[in-house]
Amino acid sequence: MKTTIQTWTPDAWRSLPAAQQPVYRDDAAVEAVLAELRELPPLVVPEEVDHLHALLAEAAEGRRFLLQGGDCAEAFADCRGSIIQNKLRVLLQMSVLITHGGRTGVIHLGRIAGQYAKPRSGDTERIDGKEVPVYRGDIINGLDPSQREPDPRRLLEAYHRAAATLNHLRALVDGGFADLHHPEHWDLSWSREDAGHYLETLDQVRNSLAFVQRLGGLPEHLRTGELFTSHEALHLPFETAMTRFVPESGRHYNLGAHFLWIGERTRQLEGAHLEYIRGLANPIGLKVGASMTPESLRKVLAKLDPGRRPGRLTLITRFGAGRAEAALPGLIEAARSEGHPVLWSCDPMHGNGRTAAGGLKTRAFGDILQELQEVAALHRACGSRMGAVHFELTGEPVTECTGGVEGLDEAGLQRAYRSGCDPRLNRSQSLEMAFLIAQMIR
Ligand SMILES: O=C[C@H](O)[C@H](O)COP(=O)(O)O
Ligand SMILES: C=C(OP(=O)(O)O)C(=O)O
Ligand SMILES: [Mn+2]
Repeated sequence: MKTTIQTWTPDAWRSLPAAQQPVYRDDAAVEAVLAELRELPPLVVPEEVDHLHALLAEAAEGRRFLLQGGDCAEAFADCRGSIIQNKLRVLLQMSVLITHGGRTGVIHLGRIAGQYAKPRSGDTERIDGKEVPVYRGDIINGLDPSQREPDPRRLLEAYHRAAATLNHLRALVDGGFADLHHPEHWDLSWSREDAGHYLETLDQVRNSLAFVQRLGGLPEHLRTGELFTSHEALHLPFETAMTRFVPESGRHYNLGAHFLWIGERTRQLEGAHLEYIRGLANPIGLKVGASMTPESLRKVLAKLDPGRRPGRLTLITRFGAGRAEAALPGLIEAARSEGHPVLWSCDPMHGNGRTAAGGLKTRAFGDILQELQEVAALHRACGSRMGAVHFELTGEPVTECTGGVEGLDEAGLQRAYRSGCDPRLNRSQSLEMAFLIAQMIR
């Protein structure tokens, strides 16, 4: 069944094939939970969503830069003050570095307060000689092999953990946590020889932050307060329950987050996910991998951005190092010739996965950097702009990606590998990456 934007309803997707959905044993239990979710207060309000939309429009027009980042799979157990603070801090520090070096205002968009559902390559995996269902994110099942049965009670838990996370983020931002000039906030374990260049820049950043603080506060474009939330709109019954009609605008908003995106594995043109997201008033994102052709991108753009509105759609490319050149120029040309003012983002994580000798999933800092550099250069060559980046990262000192000034190698991955899904940049790798991005986009 085809619906037009006039006939779109939050449930219209139900008649279409939906990839990557959990199968629950007890449908009545799922229904009861969804009914409860529909009555709970929204996590964000339409005014904030519209404000983000306006900022993203400025980014699409080349006047701001979008920094999106957070866990691959947010864990319920990580809904803790220190972990949330560290994640916010690293995002804001990256933002300060990008603002300082790249001379551009930065929009902060966390993969946070709801990034709980994961698409997977397979349905099962082998653990200790036994085949078990894969982990699909805390909103569906548990990482422990004994908890792999999808449990509808997790949908409510996800709502409450997202609410608690967002509540803490809001308090941190309102309470002046964004005051980043204190030296202890910038303490890194890098040694001077390894990282003289970065440490010098850090000193400069610290000094200029302290200077403007003395003059009476940061100018608007440098203000580090605002943080928006985002997650992958994967679990469609949950997302539908968080979708609310807003009479003032006559539109439907997903008020579980400010920004939602559709992943590489669920972006089928006639599939349920695109049907669901196309009707939302939120700014939205779409992951775009090497299998996307200019022809299919045209059709996707017609569906997701019929109004050709700046800020509406962020295309998040994720090709892998060495693979953007074959794919990206044709996609840029397709969007341009159809008149869609998309914001181009680079996710240099998801095309660069590899398995380390010990079996852990990892990504190399050098590959991540290479893809960013290639994508930035290709945009420049095509008269376009990489106006955003998308990272899987954490503020914790994890050992999940190799490389960076600390020189983490594959043998060191075991030391503090915590991710339940994909490997994240740790704090020092994230800050180093931000330095390099600032140079790249200056
Ligand atoms: O986060 C992205 C995907 O869920 C992840 O890359 C899939 O990983 P898998 O190939 O191990 O299923
Ligand atoms: C699943 C993800 O990415 P992609 O859809 O690009 O594979 C993700 O961002 O975690
Ligand atoms: Mn991931």
